[in-house]
Amino acid sequence: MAIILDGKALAEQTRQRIAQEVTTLSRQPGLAVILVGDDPASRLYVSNKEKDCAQCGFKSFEHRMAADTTEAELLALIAELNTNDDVDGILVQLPLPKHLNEEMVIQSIAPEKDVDAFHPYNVGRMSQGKPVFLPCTPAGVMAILKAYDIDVAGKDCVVIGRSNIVGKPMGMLLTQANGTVTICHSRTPNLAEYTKRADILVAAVGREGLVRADMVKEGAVVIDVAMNRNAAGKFCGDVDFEAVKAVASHITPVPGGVGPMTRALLLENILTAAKRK
Ligand SMILES: NC(=O)C1=CN([C@@H]2O[C@H](COP(=O)(O)OP(=O)(O)OC[C@H]3O[C@@H](n4cnc5c(N)ncnc54)[C@H](OP(=O)(O)O)[C@@H]3O)[C@@H](O)[C@H]2O)C=CC1
Ligand SMILES: Nc1nc(=O)c2c([nH]1)NC[C@@H]1CN(c3ccc(C(=O)N[C@@H](CCC(=O)O)C(=O)O)cc3)C=[N+]21
Ligand SMILES: [Mg+2]
Repeated sequence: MAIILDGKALAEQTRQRIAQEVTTLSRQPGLAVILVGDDPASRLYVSNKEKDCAQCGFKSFEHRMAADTTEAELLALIAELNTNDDVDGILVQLPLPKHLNEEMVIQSIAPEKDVDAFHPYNVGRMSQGKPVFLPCTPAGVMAILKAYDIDVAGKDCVVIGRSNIVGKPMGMLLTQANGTVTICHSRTPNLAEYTKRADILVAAVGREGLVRADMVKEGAVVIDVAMNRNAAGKFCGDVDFEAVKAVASHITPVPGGVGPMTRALLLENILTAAKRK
């Protein structure tokens, strides 16, 4: 049976360490979260982030905007937050309503306050191996691997998914850790051919049941990034957890795996931003 990688416990340890460090600072770090519209999943994520901030001694400023907010209104708020000295980090909850241009909005965030690391400046820095902020979800995965002494160097790593916020930067960080990386996506024929050779398999698609036990090598480390809702309305990942845990050496649960670490890495980035000021 696989070892369950406990992201929830690791995130709690991380928050306690950050809360401790915050007491040594001369001012309170601050996060501004912008939520446009009222998607229930986004609301849940935002309220969790606020609890995390409170535990760490950070200020949090929530900006809720109507679903029909114009791009000009959103950009005006970001411009104000960019120059607001109480705000160290700015997070615009994604996805945005369709009429708003995500790329434009992300580019308008001051790179030194871009704690998601989505701005092209921060993406570029990370790609060159000189990150200012690390992308939260992929860096959260790397933190889990490190905490459990799972060495990436020389390993065959397969990432399923190539989004700008998860799959692509995940591949980059695994490459920088000296893994040999394959990135699969919706146009990959015979996905199982790739997944079966992986020593470290990361699933980041958003499709329940995508990764079955017969697609996983005996003893592989399986990381499930996805957050899907199953028929019962419960969170589940892309991996058939019950079957795959009999094959894998290590596996992340959903919930309780990568999600909490994404939030922990966000807190790390806010602390970094505050200390740089
Ligand atoms: N735990 C956490 O902290 C976080 C979890 N998530 C979750 O992770 C998942 C992925 O998020 P995100 O990257 O934003 O999603 P996107 O929808 O942006 O990307 C999904 C990727 O999966 C690929 N894909 C789709 N179908 C298949 C398939 N059948 N076989 C192989 N690849 C496929 C797509 O390929 P193509 O490029 O060809 O379209 C795409 O690259 C979601 O469930 C999301 O909710 C996201 C962020 C943080
Ligand atoms: N600008 C922006 N940055 C993001 O980082 C971002 C985003 N937009 N949009 C949505 C996705 C998704 N995401 C998650 C964060 C935490 C959990 C998380 O904490 N999950 C818990 C469960 C949550 C609960 O049950 O309360 C778990 O897996 O155990 C999940 C998903 C961040 N995202
Ligand atoms: Mg997306």
